[in-house]
Amino acid sequence: MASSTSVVVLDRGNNTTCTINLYGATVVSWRVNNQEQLFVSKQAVFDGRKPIRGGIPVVFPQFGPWNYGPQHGFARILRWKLDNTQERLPSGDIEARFSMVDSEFTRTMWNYAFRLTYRLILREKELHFNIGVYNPSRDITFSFNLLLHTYFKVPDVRRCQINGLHGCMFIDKTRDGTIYQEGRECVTVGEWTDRIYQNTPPELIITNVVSGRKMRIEKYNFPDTVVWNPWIDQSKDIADFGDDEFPNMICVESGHVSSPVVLLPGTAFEASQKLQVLV
Ligand SMILES: O=P(O)(O)OC[C@H]1O[C@@H](O)[C@H](O)[C@@H](O)[C@@H]1O
Repeated sequence: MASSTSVVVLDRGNNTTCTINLYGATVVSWRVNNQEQLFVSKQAVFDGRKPIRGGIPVVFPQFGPWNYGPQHGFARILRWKLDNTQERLPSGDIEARFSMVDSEFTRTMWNYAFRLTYRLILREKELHFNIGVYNPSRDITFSFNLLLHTYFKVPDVRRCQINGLHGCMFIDKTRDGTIYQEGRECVTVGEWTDRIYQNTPPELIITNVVSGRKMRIEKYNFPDTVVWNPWIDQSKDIADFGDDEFPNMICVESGHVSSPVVLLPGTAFEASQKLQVLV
């Protein structure tokens, strides 16, 4: 099991850093000029017994409850390997690469050989993510969900607007999975919200994140965007989340979850996300 000391810190200078816990390859901090951009609960558990509540856990190979293993799969509860010590690119940006392959343990839940690769690049005001899934089998096809469960830190979620979701269909998990179409130009959150927006555009913008700034999300091969905030009542049922923390986070998660990715033998799937603090 990973402990809290199993962290990798990318340092770009100017107090711009990114910290990754090898447990789940969870990004647990992203500071831009010393300002934290990600929410991590005060009650988050770092002893390897639970997924880390906050930051950016990786959801794979299942999104949501699962008959064969834990909710949101196993990638967020296993230790990943650091493939290179961090490298400074000619641009001054810092790159790190992580990976995970199948094990006896993953095969008890999901009996496939696989290789996950995760590449992070820390830029001046951006964090880039590239994630790959490879199927090394000669003859077996598998299917999976993949999602970056990003918790943004915000001063007050009620003042955030998400731009870009107008007209998208969404599955409302707070209403037994009923499907609706988003009619609002800007999506706001003022109650328990748990929605899978489908076929969302490659760019979304969240307003009023840290310091009243805007956060731009650019994504590739992630057709879905999950928007989640547990609000008052649901927060009480989450042991590793404070009752008073819901105003300070918004999850806007890029993923491939409303339909599975089907991966043929010997092929790979790649998806990416870029987060950018707009100034
Ligand atoms: O408590 P977990 O397993 O980290 O999940 C948190 C939330 O994650 C979201 O992505 C799901 O849409 C929600 O349904 C879920 O409650």
